[in-house]
Amino acid sequence: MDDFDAPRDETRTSTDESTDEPPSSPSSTRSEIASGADEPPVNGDAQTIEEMLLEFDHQDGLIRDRSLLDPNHIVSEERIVGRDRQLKEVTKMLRVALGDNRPPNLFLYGPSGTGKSLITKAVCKNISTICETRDIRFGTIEVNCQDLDTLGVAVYELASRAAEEAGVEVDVPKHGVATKEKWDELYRIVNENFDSAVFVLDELDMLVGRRDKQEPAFSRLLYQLSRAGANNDLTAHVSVVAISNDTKMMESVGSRALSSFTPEDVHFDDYDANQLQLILRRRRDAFYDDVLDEDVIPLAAAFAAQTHGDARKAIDLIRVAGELAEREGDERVREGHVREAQDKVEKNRVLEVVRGISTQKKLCLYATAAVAAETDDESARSTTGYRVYQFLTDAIDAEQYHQETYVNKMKEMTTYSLVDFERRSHGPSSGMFLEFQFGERPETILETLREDSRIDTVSPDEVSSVVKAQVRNEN
Ligand SMILES: Nc1ncnc2c1ncn2[C@@H]1O[C@H](COP(=O)(O)OP(=O)(O)OP(=O)(O)O)[C@@H](O)[C@H]1O
Repeated sequence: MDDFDAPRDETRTSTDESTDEPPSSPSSTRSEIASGADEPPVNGDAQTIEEMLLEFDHQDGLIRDRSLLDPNHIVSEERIVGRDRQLKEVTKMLRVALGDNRPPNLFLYGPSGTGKSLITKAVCKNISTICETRDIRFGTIEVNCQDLDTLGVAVYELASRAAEEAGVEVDVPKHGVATKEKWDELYRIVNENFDSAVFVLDELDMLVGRRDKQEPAFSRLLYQLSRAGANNDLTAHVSVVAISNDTKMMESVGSRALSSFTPEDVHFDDYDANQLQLILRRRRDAFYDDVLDEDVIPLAAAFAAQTHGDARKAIDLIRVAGELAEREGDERVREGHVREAQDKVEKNRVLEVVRGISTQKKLCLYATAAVAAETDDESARSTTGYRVYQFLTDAIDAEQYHQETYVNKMKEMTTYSLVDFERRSHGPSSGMFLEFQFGERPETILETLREDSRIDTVSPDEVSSVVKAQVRNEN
């Protein structure tokens, strides 16, 4: 190993020396207890908690800089790969903030983990640095809309992010006041503290809001924010960057919002395995030198490319592989750790999604994944999936939806990037169906869903034979 050898060897020595037992060492504590007349004999091999903690403390690590493996960390420009066009476009549009003009609004769209947030944050960070030298008060007000359920909550979140960026307090309560008051507070904070500000609304399509409203909450938010600039509620120069995985999000934006928001579109496409390898290679210094086996990066990149070229997944894979190797006390990160990590990362992602969905949605997903698991190209037709869904609901005596509702439930699942669909037809004279493609291995989805005790009562073999019969019928 390189120049990092020294400190790591030093730690090793100090661990070894600890067995020389200074009076207060954990071992002496243990022997003192063991020699106590009334105490039961202590297992000679057992370690005290303190010993185990100290051992962990001194254990050689493999990861040198965890921040490079943190998805929220804004990496420096030299580490950004394959996004020259998007960097140029976003920079060109937002640099207007450096002068005395309002930058245009932007809509950044593409699959998850393709660099939308990274590019936005990197450009805003650079603008902010230049603005400091020019005495322009520039702010980046960023919210992730994933967990915001109503417009009121979203506006409060924007106000508190603006306050945080400006280093001031929010002067309105989170609950129990009208949304109008939260808007006014947001305007006050922005107007008093910034000359120019960019609102970054990440995963905006997730801000659906109350179902009783005709227009989704994200559409109302875009309308109000872009109107506020035009009618002087916001005196600072404000631009809105809307980010979404859903390429069709703008179709659900109402016409009045669309006419005031009018964004410039920037598309982000999937990475291929080579780009993912490059992204990982430019972060290999996250690990100590020479601790990554040669095939670790290509394998992690290949796994991530298999789903949809998601850089977050590629980075997660090498981080989890490194952590597994560290936990096992291995001196290197090996191919086997990446395979183990792949299993873990996939399960976590699926778990995250399925944890929050209703039993009915789980049944729809289970039926469809069971079909995909039996087909060569891991796809499932909605017609076949529905028949398996009917079998499942009968088997556990659950309410049974019509096929149209089953299809709608599955379509809703596309927002989590777990599944995608295409409209297909059996032929010119027969009906249409949807073909579902999974973003993760269908087997992982099935395994995770079986953790639900109701679903687990149905035998997987039985489901598999029903699916086989249905797939045979469809051909
Ligand atoms: N071109 C790239 N070069 C280097 N790292 C990248 C690149 N694209 C993405 N990453 C890294 O991948 C991770 C995910 O990226 P980012 O959050 O920008 O994706 P995203 O498209 O915004 O995803 P989501 O839609 O899920 O929010 C981050 O750690 C980011 O640093």
